[in-house]
Amino acid sequence: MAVIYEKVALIGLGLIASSMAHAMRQRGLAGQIVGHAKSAESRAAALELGFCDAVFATAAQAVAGADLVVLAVPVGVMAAIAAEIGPHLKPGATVTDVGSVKQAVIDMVAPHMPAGVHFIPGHPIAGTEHSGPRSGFATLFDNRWWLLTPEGADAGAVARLRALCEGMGANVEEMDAAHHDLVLAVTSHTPHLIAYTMVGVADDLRRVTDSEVIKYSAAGFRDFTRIAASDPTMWRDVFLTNKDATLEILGRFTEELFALQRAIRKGDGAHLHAYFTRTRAIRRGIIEAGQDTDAPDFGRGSGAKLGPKPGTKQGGDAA
Ligand SMILES: NC(=O)c1ccc[n+]([C@@H]2O[C@H](COP(=O)([O-])OP(=O)(O)OC[C@H]3O[C@@H](n4cnc5c(N)ncnc54)[C@H](O)[C@@H]3O)[C@@H](O)[C@H]2O)c1
Ligand SMILES: O=C(O)C(=O)C[C@]1(C(=O)O)C=C[C@@H](O)C=C1
Repeated sequence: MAVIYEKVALIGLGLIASSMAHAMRQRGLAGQIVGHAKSAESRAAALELGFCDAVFATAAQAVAGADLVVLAVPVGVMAAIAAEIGPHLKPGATVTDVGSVKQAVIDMVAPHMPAGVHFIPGHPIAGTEHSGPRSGFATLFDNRWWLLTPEGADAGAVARLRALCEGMGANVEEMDAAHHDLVLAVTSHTPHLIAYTMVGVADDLRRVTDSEVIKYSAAGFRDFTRIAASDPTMWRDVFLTNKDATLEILGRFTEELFALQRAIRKGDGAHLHAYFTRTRAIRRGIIEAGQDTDAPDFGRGSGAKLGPKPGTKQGGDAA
């Protein structure tokens, strides 16, 4: 493939940034890739693994002369990074981010973007429970969605960023930020909170049953533990910045849960059966539509979730 951006600067060198770098390298999409991470260990890992050509101790140094800047840090750090890099951005450069929440990132970053710089927020709907520079792999974005919330950005700059995301294997969709945050509250944020809660409940119980909960856990609960192993900083920031949408979905979830609880208490089998029939049809609809994200060719099969992906390094979790 042809080079889309001559110089790309990655701010944050964790799972998403390192995966982008591997994908861009493998598919020849970037001329030069430079990076910045807070920790010297992460910067050293990026050089050792070869996914960055150069690393810098400050974000301001890293963005100098870059045609594309990718903010790949926890959402809560975006404002400080944007304030730091704003004065150092090349005129005409594109700045994007990969944050899991969009409206809060726009509010934090946009005020710091100088005129002539194209800010195009984005979010790859792809990830794992691992973090850090050693956790990335080139196929992370294959056949996954990459949502952009350009809202009035220059059409040419958006087309170029779209080409990069597609070059990395993703399917690109544009939507507005508020809609994004509501959809992701349903499909990603609230499910993570539920997984965290369920694992917490089991952990409390484990003390009573002396490790039986883990010993006899089946696939469903193991998937919960995988999700609940995700980075605490990232998820703290997601819930603090997508507060309204998450609380809205959590409220609806609680109402449904109470209805099911009541049906169990009253022995209302018809209610339970009708409910489970409806949810089963939804799952089958997802599979028929070819959107089963458990499918192995999406790079995160259910077996692979429990251990390292074949051919990938999973040593991660450094800052
Ligand atoms: N992990 C996922 O599944 C996933 C999926 C899609 C999007 N995202 C989003 O992508 C972003 C990055 O997530 P990740 O999974 O790559 O995280 P990660 O923990 O693997 O990497 C985060 C990186 O940010 C750096 N960092 C943290 N604070 C910093 C600071 N103050 N200054 C400079 N660097 C700093 C860390 O050193 C690390 O290199 C987050 O905003 C997250 O919401 C994550
Ligand atoms: O597979 C996982 O580990 C994920 O949870 C990835 C996941 C998701 O919820 O789908 C998590 C957060 C993101 O912002 C995007 C993707």
